[in-house]
Amino acid sequence: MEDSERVKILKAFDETKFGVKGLVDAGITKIPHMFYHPPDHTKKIYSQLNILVEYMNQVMKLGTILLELLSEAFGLNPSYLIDIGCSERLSAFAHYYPACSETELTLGTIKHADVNFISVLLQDHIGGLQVLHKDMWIDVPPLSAALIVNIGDLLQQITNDELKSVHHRVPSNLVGPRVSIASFFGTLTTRTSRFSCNTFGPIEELLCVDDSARYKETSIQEFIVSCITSINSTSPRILLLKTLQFKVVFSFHILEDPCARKRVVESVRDASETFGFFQIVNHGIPLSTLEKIKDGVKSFFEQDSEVKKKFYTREHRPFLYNSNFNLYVFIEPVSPTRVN
Ligand SMILES: O=C(O)CCC(=O)C(=O)O
Ligand SMILES: [Fe+2]
Repeated sequence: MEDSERVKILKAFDETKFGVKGLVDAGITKIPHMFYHPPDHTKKIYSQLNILVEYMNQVMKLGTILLELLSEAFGLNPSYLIDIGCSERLSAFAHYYPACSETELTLGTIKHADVNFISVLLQDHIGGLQVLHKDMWIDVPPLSAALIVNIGDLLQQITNDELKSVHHRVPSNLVGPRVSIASFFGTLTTRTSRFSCNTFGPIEELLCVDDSARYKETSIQEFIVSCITSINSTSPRILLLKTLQFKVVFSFHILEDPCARKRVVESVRDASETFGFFQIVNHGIPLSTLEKIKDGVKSFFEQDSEVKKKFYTREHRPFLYNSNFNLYVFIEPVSPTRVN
């Protein structure tokens, strides 16, 4: 009922001077519309948010281990990447891709590389993520209970191109809806950041006479600005579409064993150098948590638009809802801070 309509009815009721008792005496058996209390949808949203927070806490633990393994992969102290701020900030995007009947006209997510250190991505059983490898778009097959780890532009920069950030995209699909949750590890861009004065350039320990720094030192703000200034090129670099069943399978239980850990570190480095991404299973996040978060995201998007509207904004908020983050600009993050 419109608010103005409701006020009119309430007024008429008030003017009868009978009160609620008068209505009961008149024999009403149902609560009149004018007394309906709007349902509290925010409760549902907060329970969906709690699920997200629970998931992100677990992703934070996983990311910490991955950053340790990646530090070790370069012979650095295991806490090196964490100590320079790579896990200071964990943010997440939950995506909902409706089924699309005109797949040739649009993309779900355009080609991009993530502007951060690493991302942990959960895609549902529908799949659809593709990564660019040697000018070929490769399907990343949905593996039940697996998480995908992407190397981001900042990790490419600080490893002086030893690791490659991976370009990826999600074509639109006849089948849907598809949901995915991408969690990004980075540093805060605010002044409250412990690392706000830090700049990120190639790690000195990784440089040698034959390999000088390919990037200049940049603050996190400069890095982000430079990444969003280049316009997405539409030139198709796609030669072939093929599927590559590529995964690093490891169990965190075995990381206690130094030999097994060394093998895992080697395969993480190998995958990160060659492909810029890998899938992991046995990552320690229970299947039930993965199912809960996918269901939570789906039910968030599928609830009433009026409820979601309250969270719709393009401003920075701890929790917000909107359409494509790049709705107005087609961006293609590159690494423009390169010096050569
Ligand atoms: O939905 C996906 O699988 C990819 C999402 C993504 O690449 C991103 O959020 O950066
Ligand atoms: Fe991405």
